[in-house]
Amino acid sequence: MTDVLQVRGAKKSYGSHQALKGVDLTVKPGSCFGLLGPNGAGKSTMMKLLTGIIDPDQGHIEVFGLNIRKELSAIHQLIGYVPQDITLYEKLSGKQNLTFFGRMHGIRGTELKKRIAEVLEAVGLTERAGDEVASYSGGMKRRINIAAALLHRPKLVIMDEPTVGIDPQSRNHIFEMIRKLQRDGVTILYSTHYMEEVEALCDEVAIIDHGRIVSQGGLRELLELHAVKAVYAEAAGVSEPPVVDGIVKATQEGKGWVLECDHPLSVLSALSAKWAREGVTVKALELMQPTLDSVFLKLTGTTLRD
Ligand SMILES: Nc1ncnc2c1ncn2[C@@H]1O[C@H](COP(=O)(O)OP(=O)(O)OP(=O)(O)O)[C@@H](O)[C@H]1O
Repeated sequence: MTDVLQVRGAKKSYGSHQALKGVDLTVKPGSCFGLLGPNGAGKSTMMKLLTGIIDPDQGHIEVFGLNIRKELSAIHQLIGYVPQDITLYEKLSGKQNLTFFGRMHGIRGTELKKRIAEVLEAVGLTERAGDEVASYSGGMKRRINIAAALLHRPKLVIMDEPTVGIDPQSRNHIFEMIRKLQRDGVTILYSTHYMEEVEALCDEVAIIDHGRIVSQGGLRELLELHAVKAVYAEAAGVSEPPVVDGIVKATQEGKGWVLECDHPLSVLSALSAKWAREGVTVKALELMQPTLDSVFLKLTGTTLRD
C-alpha cells in the first residue's frame, strides 16, 4: 500500500536559521503518527511543508504518492490541516464558519448541511453551533477549527499542537474524535510537545529536535529500544544507595532510589532478597515503566520539559 507521507531530505531555512536540517519521514496508512519535540524543534515548519504552505529549500515530499511540487491541488483534496493558530471569523456563528469553509471546498446545498451536522457532532458542538464564535472558549474554537478541516472528508488529518491552552473537556473531545477518525481509516499526523499525548494516542512516533528527526518508529519499539530500564526502591531507614549486582546508576528520588540497570527483574529479586536478609522494612520495590521522556533524554541529552 502507498505510504501516506514520504519525506526525504527536507531542508528549510528562515534567513540564516536552519529550521529543518534534512528530515526523512514515512507515515503508513491508518496510523496515528506523533511528531514529538520541544518548542522551536521544527514541527510547524514540517507541517507547513506537508500542506504546501511553504516550499522546502531541498528535499522530496510525496503525499499519497503525489509529488507536492506538481500535484498540490490533488493533495489538498486528500488532506485536512488544523493549524496551530485558530483561523475563524469571530463575528460569525460556528455553523456559518463551517458553511464558509465548506463552500471553499466546493461543497453546497443539502450535502453541505449534512456534512456540517456530521462534523459538529464529531467535535461535540451541535448545541452551540448557532452562537457567535466570539462567545466560545478557546477549546471550543479549536474544535470548530478541527471540524472545518474535516468537512471534505480528508484521508489524512494534520494537526499542529491542537491541545495547547485548552480546557480538559475539549481535550477529551479531541482525543475521542481522533480515535474515531482512526477507526474509520483516516491517518492522523499529530504534533505536540506533550509526551503524554503521544503515549495516549499514537502508535507511531518521530522525535524531532533542533530540526532533525532523532528517532522514528513504533511507540512500543522506541520505548523498548531506548527507554532507560530502572527499578524504584524505597525502604525504611535506608539512606545510602542500595548495592546489588547489575545496578549501573543510582539516583535519589523522594525517599527512595531510582536504580538504572540492564536487567531490572534480576536487580528487583536480588534487592528483595538482600533486604529480606537484612530485615529491612521495604516501602516500595517496583519496575519503572519506560517513558518517552526517558527516551528523549537518552537521545538528546535534555528532557522535553527543559
Ligand atoms: N517565519 C519564520 N521566520 C523566522 N524564523 C522562523 C519562522 N518560523 C519559524 N521560525 C523558527 O524556526 C524554528 C522552528 O520553528 P517551528 O515553528 O517549526 O517549531 P515548532 O517545533 O513548531 O515549535 P513551536 O511549538 O514553538 O511552534 C524556530 O527556531 C522558530 O523560531
